[in-house]
Amino acid sequence: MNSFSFTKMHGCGNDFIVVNTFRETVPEDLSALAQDMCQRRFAVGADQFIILGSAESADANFRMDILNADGSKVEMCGNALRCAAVYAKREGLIQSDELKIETMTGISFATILEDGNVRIAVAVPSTTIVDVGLDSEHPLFGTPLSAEQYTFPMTAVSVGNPHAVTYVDEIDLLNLEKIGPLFEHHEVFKNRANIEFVKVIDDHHVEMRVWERGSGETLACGSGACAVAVASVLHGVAKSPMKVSLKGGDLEIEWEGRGKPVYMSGSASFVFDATWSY
Ligand SMILES: N[C@H](CCC[C@H](N)C(=O)O)C(=O)O
Repeated sequence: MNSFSFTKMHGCGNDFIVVNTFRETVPEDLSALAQDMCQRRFAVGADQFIILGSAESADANFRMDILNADGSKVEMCGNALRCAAVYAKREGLIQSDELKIETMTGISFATILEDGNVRIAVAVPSTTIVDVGLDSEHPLFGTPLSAEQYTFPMTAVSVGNPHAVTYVDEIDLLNLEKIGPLFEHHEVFKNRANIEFVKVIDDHHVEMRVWERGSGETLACGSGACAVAVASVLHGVAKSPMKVSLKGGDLEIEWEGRGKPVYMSGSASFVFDATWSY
């Protein structure tokens, strides 16, 4: 029998299985492994499966690869970036509180703050057709999108991975199990999309629920919170710095506007260390 050690972590209740391949050897079929281990109740249970290993770029401290619970690959993950930073510090992969993490989308700068929270320069956001992966002649910018009996004005934002943001008066009563998949798989999104439902609280505070591509409704999505903040600034419904309240906690997002990176600050928590045998 083979086995490897892993660590369970979460950022605002968005939970991860973290594997350190500097030390551990994992089976080759990562997609199957992610699906097995992420299953709720039958296995460890997690929203995403995170693999840390050597970076391709000499500039980065290490690389982070991400898979959703359904085994699909993810370009980037905001909450996991924060977790990877504190994990790397605990494991001695880095000595400093400033680090650079490589993902499929490039290098993200992270700073471990004095209170243990982590601030990340997530990405320079984009709303273009190409970056968001739209099968459309026009960007989605408050554009009504319909699926079955539902119509929502959607704004598509990429922060490395694709998001679609919509504003609603009431988020608590939305049936995301029904609505989420319809828009995640909407034909306009060539690579599917994460879908965010947002209620504006005041100028510097919004509340959101997220239906994540490949993972379903999660308690938080860092890249989603960044996409929401960007859409909210662009639509003029809220301003930076912005508190984004998610089911599992709050994130603080800063964005100065087009061409600038979006910054996210929030917590990163250890849950347990364990061994997976197969
Ligand atoms: N939870 C993650 C994002 C995972 C996004 C994933 N579901 C996708 O397919 O893009 C976050 O904190 O940013």
